[in-house]
Amino acid sequence: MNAPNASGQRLLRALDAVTAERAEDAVLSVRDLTVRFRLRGGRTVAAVTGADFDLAAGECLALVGESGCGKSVLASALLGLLPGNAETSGTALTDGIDLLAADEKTLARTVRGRRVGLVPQSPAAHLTPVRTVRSQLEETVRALTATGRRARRKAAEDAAERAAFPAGHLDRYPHELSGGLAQRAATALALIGGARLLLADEPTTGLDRDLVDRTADELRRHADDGRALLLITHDLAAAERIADRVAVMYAGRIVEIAPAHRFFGPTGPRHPYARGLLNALPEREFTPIPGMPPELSALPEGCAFAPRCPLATELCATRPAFTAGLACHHPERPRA
Ligand SMILES: Nc1ncnc2c1ncn2[C@@H]1O[C@H](COP(=O)(O)OP(=O)(O)OP(=O)(O)O)[C@@H](O)[C@H]1O
Repeated sequence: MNAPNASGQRLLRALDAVTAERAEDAVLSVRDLTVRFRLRGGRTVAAVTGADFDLAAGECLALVGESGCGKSVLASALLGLLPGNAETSGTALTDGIDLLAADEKTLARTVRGRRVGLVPQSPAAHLTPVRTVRSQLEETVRALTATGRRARRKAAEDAAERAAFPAGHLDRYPHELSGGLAQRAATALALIGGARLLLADEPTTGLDRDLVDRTADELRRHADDGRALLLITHDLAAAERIADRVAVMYAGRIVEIAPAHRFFGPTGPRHPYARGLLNALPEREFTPIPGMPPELSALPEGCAFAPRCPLATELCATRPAFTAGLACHHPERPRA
């Protein structure tokens, strides 16, 4: 890519200033987050590479991308829940704690549930099948706060109410709940500790469209209440409904971060992969991106999207830096 001219450099400096301002009031500030899995035989899976983003209170950032691009691994890294063969580097700061460097005791006592709440991918699997919703909520209250029995009961009921879980269903077992109510029960568990950061990992998977919309709207409400929400999803319609910004991941890297109104609006995203994702939607052009993503254990030196990219040139044999929200040598011009 040509070096930016003077006005381009001014724009980049202005964007850097905005980023710095964001970093200061960020609930989560991620820099150069990298996760490698070591496999037998010395192979390495580059699951996440160099992720950089900030997330402010009241903001929803949707992390989107095809299956296997590293979204869930990124979320697991933030919760300290990676398996033993994972190696992480970089920083992920929330409330002065580096989630990547914190030991298990700190994560268990001060992070999970208290600073970071997880809305899981599969609420039915997340809930204990042999206990009622009320008893699971009360147990979580007990684990997070040293309150007496009555206060526990009240805190559990308050969390259920915040998650729009009906009080009349609190004494039910998970198998007696619909998919939507199981999702709300799991969200109530995530809200109990008053965490400022919510990670929602594919919270709408397996739900019908109505329920997707309702679940997404409820998550948005928690952001509007002042929480920072990282929504991990392959569901672009859910992202369009509630996100303020969209981060697109490809082969373990964030390739574009854009305001949602620009991403989904007439201007559109600038990275050819992000455009391809949108154009693949049935309600748009319904044209799939040709080819397949690369193996994360055998990534090319240059841009990982180049073999599938209609705009690729020899320049793309060199990896594009992530600058001003974009990693591409040939970003598409905004549509007029
Ligand atoms: N323990 C592990 N050892 C080796 N590779 C792993 C391990 N866990 C995950 N991976 C690999 O890391 C990559 C990223 O996986 P991840 O689950 O984050 O993708 P994703 O974008 O969340 O996909 P999906 O939308 O299907 O959930 C995949 O190639 C996966 O096979």
